[in-house]
Amino acid sequence: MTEPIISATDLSRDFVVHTGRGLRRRRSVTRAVADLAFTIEAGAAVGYIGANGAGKSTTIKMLTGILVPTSGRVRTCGLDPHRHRRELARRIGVVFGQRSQLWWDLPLSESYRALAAIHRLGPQALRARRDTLVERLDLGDFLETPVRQLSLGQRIRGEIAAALLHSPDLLILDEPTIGLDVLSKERLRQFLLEERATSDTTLLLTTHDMDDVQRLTDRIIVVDHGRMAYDGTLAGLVRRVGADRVIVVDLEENAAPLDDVAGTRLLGVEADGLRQRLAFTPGSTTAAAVLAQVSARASVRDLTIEEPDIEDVVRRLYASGA
Ligand SMILES: Nc1ncnc2c1ncn2[C@@H]1O[C@H](COP(=O)(O)OP(=O)(O)OP(=O)(O)O)[C@@H](O)[C@H]1O
Repeated sequence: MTEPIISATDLSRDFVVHTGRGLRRRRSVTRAVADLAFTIEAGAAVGYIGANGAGKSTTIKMLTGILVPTSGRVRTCGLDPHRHRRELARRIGVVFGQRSQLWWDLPLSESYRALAAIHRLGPQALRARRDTLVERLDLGDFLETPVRQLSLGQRIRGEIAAALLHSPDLLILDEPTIGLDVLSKERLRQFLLEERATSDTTLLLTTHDMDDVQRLTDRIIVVDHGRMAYDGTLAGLVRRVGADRVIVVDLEENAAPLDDVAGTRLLGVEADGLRQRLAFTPGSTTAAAVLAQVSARASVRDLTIEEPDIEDVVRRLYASGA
């Protein structure tokens, strides 16, 4: 069996915080990550989810060798991340949505040349890989513009190309779509899906965006106060916490409130009954069954399904004390 790309055993990290001065000086210890154990196999796409302060960034910093664990063990690409940071850097790509890894005053083209030297890519290998990424991420128009002049969306695409230039085995994205508009988010997701399909890169992603989770991952790990709260599929989690999906139906003609559709709760009626919103819990009924019942009462012109948002799902999981 091949070794997992990531394996964590009893992984913990404490931070010591000092407050006050002199005699009032106090020392307290925050356990940011507590006894985490998981493995991620090559080729997987995993969402690493949790509320603010749950311990996601701390975990990623340990996986990439930026931080040393207080106790426990972590291996990334078969290496001890802190001891073999340089070697690991050649095997992984990391993007922090809110922090740039590019040279601020240089254009992307020069950053890529510098990164190629760091990763010891020859000129031909650099050109081939760079050209592919420039084309697929549509970087051509601003390749020679200093990074500080780029829009957020342009910069993030530039960062992703930088992280993938050396064709890493593992791509770690920390909130990659944060602050992007809907169109830019979608383009980025499309690119990441294509990248995975063509290169088999393992993906680990932290996000607060349900669409990222749904589109890009096939497994999620949820942490709560540094501890593992869930490891499985998103659908399994939604079923477990009973988060509602919402069906919005647009009807051909005004209809009485649809308050007797089995397995649903009527959330609201708009436009004199032309638009109605019904919530249902996946597992107790299906969208198809709801639609069949609605269609028996009124003719449906259009239908959309709103998924529960990830914050809500995580809140429910925390509240259930899992
Ligand atoms: N350098 C540090 N010194 C002291 N405490 C820290 C440090 N870094 C993180 N923490 C604490 O550790 C806990 C976990 O923080 P972490 O940044 O890993 O959470 P997160 O899940 O990434 O949150 P967010 O979604 O807000 O980025 C928090 O209580 C945080 O305050």
